[in-house]
Formats: sequence, C-alpha cells, structure tokens
Amino acid sequence: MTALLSIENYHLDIPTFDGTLKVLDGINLSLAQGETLGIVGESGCGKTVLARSILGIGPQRARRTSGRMTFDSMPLDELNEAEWRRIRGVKISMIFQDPMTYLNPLLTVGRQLSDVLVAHARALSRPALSRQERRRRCSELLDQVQIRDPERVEASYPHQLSGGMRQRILIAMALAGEPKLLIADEPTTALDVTIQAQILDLLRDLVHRLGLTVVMISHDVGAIAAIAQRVAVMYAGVVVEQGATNDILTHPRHPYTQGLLGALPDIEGDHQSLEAIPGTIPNLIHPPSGCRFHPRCPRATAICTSDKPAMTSIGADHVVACHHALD
Ligand SMILES: Nc1ncnc2c1ncn2[C@@H]1O[C@H](COP(=O)(O)OP(=O)(O)OP(=O)(O)O)[C@@H](O)[C@H]1O
Repeated sequence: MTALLSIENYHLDIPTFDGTLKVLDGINLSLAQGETLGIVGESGCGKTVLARSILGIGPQRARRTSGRMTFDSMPLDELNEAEWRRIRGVKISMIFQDPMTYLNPLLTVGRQLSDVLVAHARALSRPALSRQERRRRCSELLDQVQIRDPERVEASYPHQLSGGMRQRILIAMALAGEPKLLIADEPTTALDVTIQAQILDLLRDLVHRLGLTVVMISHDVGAIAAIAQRVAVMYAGVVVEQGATNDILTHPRHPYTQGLLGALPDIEGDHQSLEAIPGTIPNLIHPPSGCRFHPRCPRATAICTSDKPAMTSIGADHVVACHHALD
C-alpha cells in the first residue's frame, strides 16, 4: 500500500546564537491512509519540530539538511507558497494543546468557523459559499465534533466555553477543509482526565467515520495507547523504536522505551517514578556520538559511544535502533 505520509532520512538543523542544534537526525516514518500513529518522547525530543515540519511551519531558521517528506504523492519540501496554501490547514491540518491561543477571543465561534470556510474556498480557488451554505456547513462541522447544542455554541465567544468545548471547536475548524491528515500535538494535555478521555473518543470516532489519518504527539503514553495503532518513540531527534502499539507497550526493546514506560504514573494514580530514566536530554548542539541515548543508558557499551545503531526489524511491525536490543 502506498503511504499517505512518508518521511525518509529527514535531518533538520536550527542555527542558534550558541551553535547549530541538530534537532532531527535521520527520521524515517511512514503512515498509511486511515492509520493513527502516536509519537511519544520526553519534552525537547523534537516531536513538535517534526510535526510542524510536516506542515511546513517549522522554526523560521530551521534548515533541512537532507531527507524528504512526501504527502499524498507530493514532495512537501519542494512545494511553493501557493501550493502550500492549498494543503496547509486544508488537506493537512493541526490541533494544539491550548485551543485558546488559536481562537480569536473577540469573535463568536460561528463567525470563526465561517471565516475558516471562506479562507479555504479562497485557498482552493473555489467559488465562495453563500451565507446559507456556510451556516449549513458550520452545523455539520459542529455535529461532527459531537456538539449537541450548535446554536448556543455558534453564538458563544471562546471564553464562554469549557476547555473541552474549545478543543472540539478547534477540531471542527481543522476538519473544515476535509483534511486527509490531522496532526494532533498534545491535544489533551491541558484538559482534565474525564475530558481527555472524551476528546480521545472523539478523535477515534473521526478516524473511524471519516477515514482520517492521524499523527498524535504526546508525552502521555496512556493517551497514545488509547488511540494509536502504531507508535514511534523519539529520543533527542531520533526515532529509536517503532511498531504496533501493543507490541511496543508490552515488549519494548529499546532501553529508552523501557525507561519511558517505567516512568508512567503508578497504579495508585499520580506518582511519577522519576528515577526511571536518570539524566536529561542531551544538548543538541553537541549531541552524544554513536547512540544519542548512550550517556543515560544502563546497557551502554563501547560500540554505543562510537557507532550510531541502525534501525533493525525485530518483528512483523516492530523496529528498534539499539546495539543491545536483543541482549
Ligand atoms: N524556534 C526554535 N529555535 C531554537 N530552538 C528550537 C526552536 N524550536 C524548538 N527548538 C529546539 O528544538 C528541540 C526540540 O523541540 P520540540 O519542541 O520539538 O520538542 P518536543 O519533543 O515537542 O517537546 P515538548 O513536549 O516540550 O513540546 C529543543 O531542543 C528545542 O529547544
């Protein structure tokens, strides 16, 4: 099957005052239509930079040094701004952790949804929708995100709605262009636990009903497990392990994945075992030689400091980049 999104050997640098950050170091990911991929890793691993690069909105000074991304047979790295306008926010859309940042506090929800429809028609060089068509489409979108009282919500300003409702509105806006790919960057992190579960249910339902393909980024392995069929574990700009969610969660092979899973809240609730992965993410200006995880790895040997481990297949849908994965 051809992939809807494929990322091959993607390297990205960000020049800074102190030196060049080697933020993405040879990312390989592939996503089939209708699939949900979770990207998990500690803060600073490069998850957001990767997600934003898919949309062509990476950090301003960021430079792709090699590799490529292909979406729906289009080479994303070669698109011009006019081509991007037809894709960004339309065919590939994104939702974020804090909806309030992306909603205009001065306009009603209905007006903002309607504005999105106008902008999409313009971006796709389609005739503008009539007022009546826009109203119908707004109701349809609110229905898709399971908002049961669309009239009240359309007439509301963002601050009059709960965090969960605002996230639903952002999802409705993201669906307005009938996207093929939805990138969800920590969509439930700012919400309380019950609402988190509702938003995850909604995303699952959209995948099922609309055949949406989703990349979901989170440092919350539980949220990823609830929604993604496949998981990619990122560490310091590298995908270190990837495969079927169940396999990765029950048989993690990379010491970093094992540490991350060990760092999950324990059964009683919110206690985090902070000892699970000692140390912190390395400085990406001078990343460690060989395997970027070796300074923190309990299994590191000489080869880990000298040679970058190749991604090796260890199951039908399970790859890992570790010299000691099978020890
Ligand atoms: N605009 C920027 N300028 C310089 N460095 C940046 C910029 N954006 C991100 N970085 C650096 O890139 C690295 C990866 O950041 P990124 O935000 O992608 O991590 P993340 O895994 O998404 O973390 P979080 O979970 O906290 O969002 C970090 O070292 C970060 O400091």
